[in-house]
Amino acid sequence: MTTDARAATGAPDPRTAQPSGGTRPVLLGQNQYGKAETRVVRITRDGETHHIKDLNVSVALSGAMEDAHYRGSNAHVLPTDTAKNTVFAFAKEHGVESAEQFAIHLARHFVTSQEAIHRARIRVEEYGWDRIEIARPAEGGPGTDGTADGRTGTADGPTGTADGQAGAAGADGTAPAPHSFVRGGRETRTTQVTFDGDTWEVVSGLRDLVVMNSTDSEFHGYAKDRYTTLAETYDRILATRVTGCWRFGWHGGEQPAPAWDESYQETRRHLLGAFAQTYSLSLQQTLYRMGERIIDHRPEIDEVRFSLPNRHHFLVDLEPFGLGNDNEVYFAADRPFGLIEGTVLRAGREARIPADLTHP
Ligand SMILES: O=c1[nH]c(=O)c2[nH]c(=O)[nH]c2[nH]1
Repeated sequence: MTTDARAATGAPDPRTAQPSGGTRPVLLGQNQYGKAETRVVRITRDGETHHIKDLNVSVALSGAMEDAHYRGSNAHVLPTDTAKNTVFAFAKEHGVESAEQFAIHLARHFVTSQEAIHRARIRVEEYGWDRIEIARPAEGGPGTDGTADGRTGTADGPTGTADGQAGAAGADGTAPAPHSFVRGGRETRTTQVTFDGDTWEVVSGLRDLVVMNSTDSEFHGYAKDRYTTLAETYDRILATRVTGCWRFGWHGGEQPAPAWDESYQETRRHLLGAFAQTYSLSLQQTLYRMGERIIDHRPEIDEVRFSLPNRHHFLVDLEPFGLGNDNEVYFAADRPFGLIEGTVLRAGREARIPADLTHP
């Protein structure tokens, strides 16, 4: 409605109406806004060889937003559309060295360039791509120009970023394709960076890392009541889909930032190592050992939190078919599932990872 039309009807002008907080006991509480899930793919071209970073970036900004909510004044509101554009522009201008570094650039930009924005929280999910292995062309044949330059390397793991150099032949006569990729395992690397103008907090992690031990797992000696029917077991499958977050001790200032990619790969390695090497009496115990191994080996990390669904595998009764089942055939139930969650902390540090962060 135009201003004149509104005046004619006597309707209040929303631009000058008083905030309800002025007359009623109603106040604005915590609020934030931004653009969620900007999908950005950054390709870096090194001749024929391309490198891919595939990110899902969510920006949440907060600060002096009372007028926006009470009065509809947008003077302090940097549009969410601008936040999206900034993600794309920064991918171009700064590249994507690591998920953490990219999030740090963005958080710093919003807090330092907009007076009204006092805090920025950037969440990044990174999807891995592996190079497709292709038959290596015959020596001197078509297609060897430029790419077969003798550099070695492979895509750097399931959530890696296809950063291996293409061109080196495997023993089976294949070589990583220079610019053809297949989505890595279903696991996703995650990070959340928060900056309030002074202090940084970085919580990185992963989700959907599916792991299984086909033995070395027992579960017995548990509390029982009249509804307990579970049979005690001394040999079972232990399988879970790991969602984990770890908080860095780094808060900015003079402290040098951790080497983000190396830290991620090593943390993931320790997590998997602890899962594989723990003789498990419960998933709770395995969770603790995974966190403990990370805290023991990665001094840059102060706190780890896991959410571990227990993917129950039940032995199938094959007796109706006249068959035995010596821990060979299982029914993999998808629901309901036990859900084991917990935080493992460096002594003397505060637990700060919110319980719901492992449930994005
Ligand atoms: O590792 C386990 N922890 C539990 O708490 C639990 N509860 C259950 O029924 N099975 C299991 N397994």
